Amino acid sequence: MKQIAQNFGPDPKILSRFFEYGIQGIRMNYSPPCAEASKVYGVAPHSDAIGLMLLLQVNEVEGLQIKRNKKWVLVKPIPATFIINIRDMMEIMSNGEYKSIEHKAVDNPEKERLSITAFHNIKIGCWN
Ligand SMILES: O=C(O)CCC(=O)C(=O)O
Ligand SMILES: [Fe+2]
Repeated sequence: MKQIAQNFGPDPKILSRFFEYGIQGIRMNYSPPCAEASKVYGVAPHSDAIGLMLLLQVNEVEGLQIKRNKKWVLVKPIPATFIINIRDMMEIMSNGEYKSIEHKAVDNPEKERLSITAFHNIKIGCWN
């Protein structure tokens, strides 16, 4: 976060201050094999809200897609590799310099899929 803050402008402390002692969380997404995979979502299209998101496609089953130039593009899993996702608030705070990407996860007809996301938010009350 500090490295990103350095690209933000004259005072990187402004961004860092929001995230110091912020709330951290983890989400696990599990999709069993789904015969009707093309008709349902594993994770519906969305962008993530605040801060940064680290995403691990745990069992390396394809599913994550990002929207690029109005088309969905597959993000191939790379073993033991985190995807760093910029979230909406980072886009706003950087005046659009960093982009929050719309993404989704599709199910697989034959394999189960597991992803873990770790995110951190601003600290409660930092706007006071
Ligand atoms: O399962 C995935 O690859 C995406 C998960 C996701 O976007 C989320 O948890 O916010
Ligand atoms: Fe997400």
